[in-house]
Amino acid sequence: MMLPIGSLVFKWIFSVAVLGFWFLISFYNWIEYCPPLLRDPFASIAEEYDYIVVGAGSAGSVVALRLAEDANKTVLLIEAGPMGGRLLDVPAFLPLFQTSPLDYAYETVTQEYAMLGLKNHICKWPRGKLVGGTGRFNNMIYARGHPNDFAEWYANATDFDYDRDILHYFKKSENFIASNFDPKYHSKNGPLNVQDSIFVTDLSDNMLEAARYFGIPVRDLNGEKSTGFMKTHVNMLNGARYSTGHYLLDNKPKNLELLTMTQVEEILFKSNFEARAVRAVKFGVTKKIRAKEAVVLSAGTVDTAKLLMLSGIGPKSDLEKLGIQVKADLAVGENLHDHVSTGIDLFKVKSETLDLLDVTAPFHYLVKGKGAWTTAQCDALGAMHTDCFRSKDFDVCSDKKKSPPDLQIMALPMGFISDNGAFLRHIIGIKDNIWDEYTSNLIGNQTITLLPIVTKPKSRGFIKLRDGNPESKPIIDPKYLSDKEDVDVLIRGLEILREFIEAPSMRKMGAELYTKKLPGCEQFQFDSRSYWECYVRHLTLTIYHPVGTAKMGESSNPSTVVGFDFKVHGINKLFVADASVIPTIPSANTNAATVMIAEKAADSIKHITFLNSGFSKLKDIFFHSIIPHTKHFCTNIFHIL
Ligand SMILES: Cc1cc2nc3c(=O)[nH]c(=O)nc-3n(C[C@H](O)[C@H](O)[C@H](O)COP(=O)(O)OP(=O)(O)OC[C@H]3O[C@@H](n4cnc5c(N)ncnc54)[C@H](O)[C@@H]3O)c2cc1C
Repeated sequence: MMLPIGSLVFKWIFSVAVLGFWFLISFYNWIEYCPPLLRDPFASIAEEYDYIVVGAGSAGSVVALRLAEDANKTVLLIEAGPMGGRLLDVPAFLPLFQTSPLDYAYETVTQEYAMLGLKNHICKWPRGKLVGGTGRFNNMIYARGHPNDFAEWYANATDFDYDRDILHYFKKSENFIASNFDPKYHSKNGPLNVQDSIFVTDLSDNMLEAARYFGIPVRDLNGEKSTGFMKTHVNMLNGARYSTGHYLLDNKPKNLELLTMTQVEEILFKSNFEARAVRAVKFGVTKKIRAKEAVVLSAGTVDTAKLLMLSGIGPKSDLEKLGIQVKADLAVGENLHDHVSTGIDLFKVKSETLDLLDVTAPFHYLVKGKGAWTTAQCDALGAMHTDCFRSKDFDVCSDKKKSPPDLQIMALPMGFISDNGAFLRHIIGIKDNIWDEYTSNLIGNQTITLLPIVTKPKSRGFIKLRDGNPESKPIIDPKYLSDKEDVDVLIRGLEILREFIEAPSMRKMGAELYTKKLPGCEQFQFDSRSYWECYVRHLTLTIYHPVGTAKMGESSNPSTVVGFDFKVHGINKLFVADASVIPTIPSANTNAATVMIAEKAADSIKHITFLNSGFSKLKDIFFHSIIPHTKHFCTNIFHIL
């Protein structure tokens, strides 16, 4: 049942809902937001822990839990945001998070080659500031990527083994909720719940049918083969979001202390080469907390880079300009890259799409954990090598490829117009003239968004400190579409999608291309290559997957920051475990790979700490036993002589 579409009424209702939502989330966290009046906010915190993990996001929640598996070790997990309430877990409320107090609300600098249709050519970068991090307010899509994605990371390693080095950790991190699955690729008992989407529109079946029509297999892309199409896998439990942060809150052991609403401002060192402590601030009170075995940074692609640089680890010339004492001259903040896309609201359909304003949706959600509010907003997912589309045999063509697929496709049963311009257009920041002249003309129609995504972008940008103040937002320049090859993949993706809508199942939905020219591209002939290049450079979208600012690799490679053991080059006892270490982005959404990395890093950190403790014992034996005895022996000999 639809609410009246009169746009003013709609806007009013929507605005009241947004205000109500903000009020509720603030109210829910009232206690956490409230500074203690008499007590020191660090009253319950010890002076020293074995491990300190910074950031309780997708990766940090897992790293901390795994390190705390040894009951003899103490772990402190420090998170800048609050724990958050269950109201936040309604999947359909995702857009409301953005620009709320739980969002860092980062923005890129003005983009030269992309986002020309967005206000000031700036791209908004939401990042989660709460337990669960960005994994707590993402689209919940679970996609691992292709084995070749990871082989690329270890290109120079002679003994890389996908099953042992990567698949093992994907499985360890997963709790696959399905009655039937292939145990070679899936498993239960990990921290990240994975299941089939529980609410999809007709678009899902129609896209999968269209894929079959073009000879593209429909199968579990997180299984044996990673190219083809599937109904989306999502991170949910009983209809609600379920991130690694949820798992942490539900399973926190006693030896793991979670300190929320606390920002780490600096890592402190012993003799400039060994991480020894962190300086943390909560409600204006500062405390230095020591780590005996290791400090692990899991603050995400933006904040891990920022924290490293604030602590003197980063490009020497940049740090010196800001008066920061350099501890290690490393390429922190470089190699920034992200998945890009285009094509929002480009296809009209005649059949019903997602109706978030169906008045029965709250009832279905609250009573049964089902219905439109459980939507992940992505009904089907595909991945392919573009030149295998329409090949004689899709699998034979894909199997021959040495590289991962270059195109991902997401089918969304919605677009900018889904809320009649009340909210979605603002969180993307579309220019008013584009909205007025182009997009708003679609109101009253049903649209779908078929996103072509550049899985292996070539464009590279950077993150730099604005100044030495921990409160300042960093300078973010992803340089979207600065490499022409990324534009070519987007245009090829749009061509493929236009063929897709010709499939009988898509025709049945009445799918057709929206042919109005985009403002800014009027000078080009519609449907010419130059028109589409102009279109993708104007309506460029991020898929919100920035990675790479603390690149993992051999220390001999000057573009890397951490080794394959996740230790920062040249600094003892300092590790990074989050999306920032990803050297080249996988051809899939980044959360699954980030959690896999967390599992791998936790194993590595435990191992290194164990060896260090063995070394310390050897040192003890040497200094406390062998040396005194040798001294004694020498003294005796001396006396005899
Ligand atoms: C809108 C959106 C939709 C997305 N959809 C998907 C999707 O559907 N599927 C998918 O796979 N990926 C998706 N992603 C991307 C995915 O969620 C991220 O790649 C992943 O969460 C990154 O995890 P992380 O651990 O590196 O960082 P985060 O999860 O961001 O964790 C960092 C944590 O560190 C904390 N922190 C930062 N600085 C400090 C500090 N100085 N002191 C203390 N704490 C600090 C933060 O508050 C945060 O909790 C989406 C992202 C966005 C923004």
